[in-house]
Amino acid sequence: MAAHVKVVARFRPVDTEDSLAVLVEDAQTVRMMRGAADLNAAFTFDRVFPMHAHQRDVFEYGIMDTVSDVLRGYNGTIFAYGQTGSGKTHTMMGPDIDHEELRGIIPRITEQIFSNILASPPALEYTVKVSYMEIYMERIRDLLVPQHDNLSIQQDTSKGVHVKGLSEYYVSSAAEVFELLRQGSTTRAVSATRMNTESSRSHSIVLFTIKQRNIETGSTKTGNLYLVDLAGSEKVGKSGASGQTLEEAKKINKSLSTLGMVINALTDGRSSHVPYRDSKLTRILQESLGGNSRTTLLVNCSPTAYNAEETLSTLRFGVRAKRIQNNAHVNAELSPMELRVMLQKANQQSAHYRKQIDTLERELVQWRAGESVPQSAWASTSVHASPVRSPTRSTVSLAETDELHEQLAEKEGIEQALRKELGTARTQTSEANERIFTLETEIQALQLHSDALAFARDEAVAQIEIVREMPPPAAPPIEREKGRDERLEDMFASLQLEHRPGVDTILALVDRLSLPGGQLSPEEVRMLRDTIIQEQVMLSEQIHTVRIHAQELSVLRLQKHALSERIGALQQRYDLITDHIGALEHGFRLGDETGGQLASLRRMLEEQTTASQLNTSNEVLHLEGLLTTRAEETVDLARSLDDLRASHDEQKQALHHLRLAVTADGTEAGPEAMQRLVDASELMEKSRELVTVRLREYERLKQQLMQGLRERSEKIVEMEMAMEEMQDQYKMLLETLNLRVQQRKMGILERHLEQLASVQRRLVEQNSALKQDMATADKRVAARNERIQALEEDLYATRQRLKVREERAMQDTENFSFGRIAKPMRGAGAVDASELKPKGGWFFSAK
Ligand SMILES: Nc1ncnc2c1ncn2[C@@H]1O[C@H](COP(=O)(O)OP(=O)(O)OP(=O)(O)O)[C@@H](O)[C@H]1O
Repeated sequence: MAAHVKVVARFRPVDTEDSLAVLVEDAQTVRMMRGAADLNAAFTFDRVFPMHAHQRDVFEYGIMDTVSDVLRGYNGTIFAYGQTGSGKTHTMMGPDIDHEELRGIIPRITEQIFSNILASPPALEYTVKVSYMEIYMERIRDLLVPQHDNLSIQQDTSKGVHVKGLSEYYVSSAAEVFELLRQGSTTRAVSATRMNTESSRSHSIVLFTIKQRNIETGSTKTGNLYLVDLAGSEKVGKSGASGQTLEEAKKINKSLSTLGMVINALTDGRSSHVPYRDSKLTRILQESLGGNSRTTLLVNCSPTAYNAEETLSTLRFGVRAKRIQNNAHVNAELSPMELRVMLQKANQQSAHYRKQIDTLERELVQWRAGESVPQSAWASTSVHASPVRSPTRSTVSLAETDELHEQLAEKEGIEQALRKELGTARTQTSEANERIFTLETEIQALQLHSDALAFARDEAVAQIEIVREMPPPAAPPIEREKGRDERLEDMFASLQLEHRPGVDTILALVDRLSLPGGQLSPEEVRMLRDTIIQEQVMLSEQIHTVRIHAQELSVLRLQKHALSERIGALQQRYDLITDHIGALEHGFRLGDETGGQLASLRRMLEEQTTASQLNTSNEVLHLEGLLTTRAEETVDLARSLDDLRASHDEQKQALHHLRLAVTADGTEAGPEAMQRLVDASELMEKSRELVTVRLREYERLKQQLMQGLRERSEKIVEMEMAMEEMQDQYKMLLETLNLRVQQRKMGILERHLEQLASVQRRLVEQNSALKQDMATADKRVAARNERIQALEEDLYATRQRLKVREERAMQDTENFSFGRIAKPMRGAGAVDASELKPKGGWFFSAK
């Protein structure tokens, strides 16, 4: 319901009307007549009360409707504005509450509230609360609990703008209200000034909070009524204030000037910002000025010319305030059914909140203790609650509902603070856990690298040891050739025949016998005989040698067989090496270059092996042929030896005949002797020829045998050297392979070392970053701990203050025999309000 602020002007009476500066032209118009610059200025208000207007008239016109509205659930505000001594307190409170005519608005309002309640339908149940405060030097003081001398203003969804901690007293009669007002009036700050020794220099505010509940429908309505007696609005110089009182006046003027600025902002149509927050007064009256309230402004003025300027200012203030448009509406609450449903929800949510708060507190204790709570065990921070504040019973009273509202609001505040703090702790811990996890992962990777490098290092050391323990490399080819020649020389030296002089001697002697008249002396015959014996011995030796050669042939066959087996073993080993190279190629994933080298090495090995196999096969074939040839030659040699042996026998027989023909002394020379000699000579001739033939044949065979032996020896030596060379090549190949593998491993080791160094650098950098983060986290934790400690100290201090306040409240309760317990009142129907008038006039008599 949109409505302008109702403005009522009232002029206080004066002793003499000679110096009046204003003229009340009619019930709504007043004109300045003298004493001010703006003469003849007319001001129109909703109502203008002249000097001798009655208190009842002022109340009935300007106030009564507002009280009715508040009882119907609207907010209402009535405030008196004017210079000191202009009659604000007279109008608001009145000089005598017992006096039917003199009592002011507040007593009349009080009586009307209760009379209206009693006259209301019985289905309506009311509770009335009263608060009383003053704003002095921009400090809010609870006049009913004087210890509450610096209260703060807060705003929330349930109570709107309100003074936190302001005491509220449940009242059920006008007398109780008057008793509270009297209690508050004793604590008001009063400072004497030249203009009015009883002037109040503070803003006093009486607050009625009236709640109406229809017990049949369950609907509730709440109306707040602010009754404000402002401090004097006169100029500082005129009030005569100085020193400390000057500061007071400035602060008083600050609230009033802010009030003027608020009204200007609300009425000039240009301002986008209304400075409600610039003073405590305007902050409290925020809803009264341009908000949800039905507001009446009483401008109190002095009609004298002496106060003309202040009067003119006051009237202008009233004119501006009149343009303020409020938008009042009934503060209705939910029906019982809705409330019941919400109460059940609230109960469930309350239980849930309690449980969740306990969980959060337990988790917070763990976080504070530096412990880590796994994310799966985190308490849920989701909020599903709606602001419902009601008790559990279906027939709940308004007072109980209010208390539950407050409890839930307080719990919500605690829970929100806990949630916020817990969220911060969780975030910080999650960040720290992520950093720790990252570092642990890198440390594990580094550990794996380190293990791999340690393994490679051990393997390299083992390879080095193997290489170190290897036999020295084979002799160079020149030395091998030299050894080959020496071995051949030795072999020929061992096979050198030394019977050549003997044969030559025999041949020479036989040649002499074959000459005509050739004869041999006994010495020559003896030498021939000895030579033949030596030759026989040598023949025996040659036969033995042939046998030895036969044995050697057997040995050669065995060697051939062993060589074949060795070739097979080498082939197997080559296959193993090939497989090993393949595994290395696969394991190390060699590059093209290394793969090419290994392929080349493999080809070389294969070629060498193939050539060696071919040579060996050829050699075996050649040896087999040689063996056959040698066997044949051996047979021929044996045959020659048999012939030689037969020739030798013949020679022996001829020598015997010759020995018979030649006597020892040379005297036997008869025909018979000569015939034997001729026979012997013939026999010798034949023997000589046979020996010559055999010797030549023997020589040929011997030459062939020597040649064969030489060739065989050469082959054997070459085979041995080939074998050794193959062994050397095999060793070199192994060395080469080991060297390749070692080089490959060294390369891998170097790469691993580079990676390790890189990772170590990163680790060092991350370690330093982690240290910085840890330092920052420590600072945060320290700051958080300090904050927690401060909060705990604040909580402790708050509890102590609460305890003190409760004690004081208990004292105050003891002082007031009422106020802390809701006293629901019900209407009695059409009751004559006149019957409910208070009987006593104690208020102002006590003052
Ligand atoms: N309408 C009136 N009829 C009779 N006396 C009045 C009227 N208005 C004011 N007075 C008297 O004038 C004197 C000053 O009035 P009052 O204390 O109400 O002024 P005030 O504006 O409240 O001053 P302050 O700002 O200091 O509180 C009082 O003695 C009061 O009785």
